[in-house]
Amino acid sequence: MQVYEVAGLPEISPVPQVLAIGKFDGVHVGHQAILEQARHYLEPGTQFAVLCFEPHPSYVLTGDERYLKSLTPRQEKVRILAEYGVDALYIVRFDTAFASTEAEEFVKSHLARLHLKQIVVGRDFRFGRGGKGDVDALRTFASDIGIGVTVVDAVEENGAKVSSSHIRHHLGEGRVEAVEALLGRPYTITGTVVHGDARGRQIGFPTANLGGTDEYVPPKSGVYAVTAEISRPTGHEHWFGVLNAGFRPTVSGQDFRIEVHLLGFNGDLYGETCRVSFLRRIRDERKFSGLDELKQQIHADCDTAREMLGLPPASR
Ligand SMILES: Cc1cc2nc3c(=O)[nH]c(=O)nc-3n(C[C@H](O)[C@H](O)[C@H](O)COP(=O)(O)O)c2cc1C
Ligand SMILES: Nc1ncnc2c1ncn2[C@@H]1O[C@H](COP(=O)(O)OP(=O)(O)O)[C@@H](O)[C@H]1O
Repeated sequence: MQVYEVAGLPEISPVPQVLAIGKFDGVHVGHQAILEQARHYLEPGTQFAVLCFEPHPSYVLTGDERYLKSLTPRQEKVRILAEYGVDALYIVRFDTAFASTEAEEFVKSHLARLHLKQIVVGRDFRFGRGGKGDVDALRTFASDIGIGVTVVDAVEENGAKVSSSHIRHHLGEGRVEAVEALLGRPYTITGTVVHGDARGRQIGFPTANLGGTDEYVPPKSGVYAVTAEISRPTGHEHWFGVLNAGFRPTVSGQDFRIEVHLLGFNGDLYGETCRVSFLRRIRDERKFSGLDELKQQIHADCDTAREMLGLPPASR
């Protein structure tokens, strides 16, 4: 997949394209419905393209810092869209200048350069200065330049429209199974294994600390059963694990950390890429009286995780 960062007008595309437009924060089941519709319009010789915006428009327009964090920061979005068979990702720089582009100008000056056969958007898509353009305006302006528009209805789950903000809310409550249902896959965070305080080995539970994860919406503090994919130059490995997300009150931790103990693994992971997928929530994070009590609890967490994941009990 080609990734194009667009500041101002995009490059003229020599290749005809079918384009899905949206924020795609999370690439959730609603976004997936848009991608599936777009796929129907592909013909030999046409490209499958997605156009999204960075930073999150809500951050730029409201200053709400929660939108500095994403369910799918760029690397995650790129990986997932590539898995969907997307050929080209246009990441439009959403700054105050871009936000003042009139709706008609966005279609007739910007989108017109992309050699589009069809545009596919969700029903609530808004665009142009002040969010004035809606799907009807998009249809009108696009038809003026000979482009068809397909509007996809919102996907509902339990009677409610699937939305990124709903998924963010579930994550903040630790409801990772609900998140999985709305994403159509478990919530994943990818990081690089960095050094911690080397206390894990001391208590018999080494934990790989994930660095470079600040752009992700954090899950509620607590302990989770996860799978982990370790990417090494030699290939990928998959492990089950127990993960702690939080401030580690027992050891008076100062910063929010995400750390994972891989069940049955022994070896060096520093500097490796580790992607964790949140499958079940085990419990809240607690302040224990000391490391012995914490160690006992982590033993119990490993047993709980094995049970939740359908693994045989550990042999001790
Ligand atoms: C499964 C698991 C559960 C944990 N639960 C807690 C907890 O409830 N409270 C806490 O203070 N720390 C908890 N921790 C974090 C430990 O305090 C931390 O892993 C330990 O201090 C080692 O840190 P280090 O990697 O910096 O050496 C947990 C860690 C794991 C792996
Ligand atoms: N089963 C395991 N799960 C996670 N990390 C492990 C495991 N076995 C060995 N390690 C290694 O040990 C490191 C964690 O040990 P730990 O004592 O917690 O140190 P740190 O505080 O630097 O994280 C990991 O980064 C990894 O390289």
